[in-house]
Amino acid sequence: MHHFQYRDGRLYCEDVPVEHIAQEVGTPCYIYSHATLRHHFTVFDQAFAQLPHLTCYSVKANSNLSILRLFASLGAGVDIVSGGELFRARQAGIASERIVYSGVGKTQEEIDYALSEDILMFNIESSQELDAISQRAAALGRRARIALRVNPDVDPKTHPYITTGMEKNKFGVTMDEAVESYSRAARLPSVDVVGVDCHIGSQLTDVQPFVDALKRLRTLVARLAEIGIHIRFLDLGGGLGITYDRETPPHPTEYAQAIVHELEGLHCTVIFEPGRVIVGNAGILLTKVLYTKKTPKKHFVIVDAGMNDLIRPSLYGSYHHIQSVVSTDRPTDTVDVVGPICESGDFLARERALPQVEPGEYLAVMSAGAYGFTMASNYNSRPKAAEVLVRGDAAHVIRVRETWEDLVRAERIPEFLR
Ligand SMILES: Cc1ncc(COP(=O)(O)O)c(C=O)c1O
Ligand SMILES: N[C@@H](CCCC[NH3+])C(=O)O
Repeated sequence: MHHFQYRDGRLYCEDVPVEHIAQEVGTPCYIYSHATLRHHFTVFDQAFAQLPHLTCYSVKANSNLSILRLFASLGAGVDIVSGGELFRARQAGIASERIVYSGVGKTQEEIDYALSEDILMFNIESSQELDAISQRAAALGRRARIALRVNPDVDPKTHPYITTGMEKNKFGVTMDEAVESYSRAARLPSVDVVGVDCHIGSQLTDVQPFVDALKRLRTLVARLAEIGIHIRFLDLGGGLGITYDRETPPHPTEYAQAIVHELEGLHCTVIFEPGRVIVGNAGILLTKVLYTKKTPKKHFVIVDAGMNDLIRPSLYGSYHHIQSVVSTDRPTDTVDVVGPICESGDFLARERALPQVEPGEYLAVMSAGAYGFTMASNYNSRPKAAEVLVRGDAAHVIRVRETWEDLVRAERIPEFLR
């Protein structure tokens, strides 16, 4: 669903021209559509209505509290990977019994915090982590509900940095190790074995790897039943892709159709951990052109958003469509859209055909709602962008852009340097 559209030659988010937001809060600035967020969550969740399931939105994709609050109001659970994400989820009103906790490096403090919140399930990624969680649960007089995250060794055919379910990846325990680890877990007094979990990668554009992973998980669930371990939750992780450019990822209903008969006869609640598919196309990054310059080899458009605001192009070579906020029939140039950061890898687009732009004009970097702001940093001591949530004709500022003074205060710069 498109809530970012041109009307009378201006790009709108719902009923607000995005240029107005830029003028109000400055740039760079992330803009999210409330209607798109709601729609995407609902469509995903409804796609699995025929199954007992729980949609645990993956907080790492976008952890903005207002967005988490919206998902909480829609009955979402969440997938978290740190104490910080647990805090944000609880602040936003996500019920503890809808929280699953993944990640290979949970610290003792984080484990204690999650135990004290009595979350639904720890997705355990190693044998040593199982011991650590069991010991902390015993020490605190609690019981930890757990799943083992298994690594099904399927190739999700996505960018190598974001595959997670192949043998060479650091995630999960191998299928061979799994049965032994489960029987050990089942004997630990402070642990309740309730689930089997996997997550094979992100930005998948084909359902087959999901189906392959599910088949392997099913075999494991059956083997566990034979040794008296009965699984209540089957967590299939996240990973469904979106269209950034020309990709044609499966719709959630296609994903549902592909897996539903694989789940027949299995008496489990299925957990999904979608991130990108819910928020990715619900947000844009607005940036202002600062300068343009031509060199013998290149034509650069220098904008005020950099890799510290949106790292995906630099880190993965990801494509994000870039368009002017005012529709134009100016001729196009082939340009590199670059930021102010002192790295040659600081670009938002390379060799991109773009209608000519002038300093002071605004560009919209599309599909920036997932892994945009959450991966932003203060690199080069740059302030972080503002975030604005649009609902109908109202643009709510949900995070004011940091100022240089904020950074100075946070750094507590000594007197003599001021
Ligand atoms: C364990 C886990 N669950 C869920 C997700 C969300 O993935 P996506 O945003 O691709 O849906 C990730 C990130 O890839 C993850 O690592
Ligand atoms: N950060 C990645 C996705 C990684 C997902 C985390 N497991 C991206 O922007 O595409």
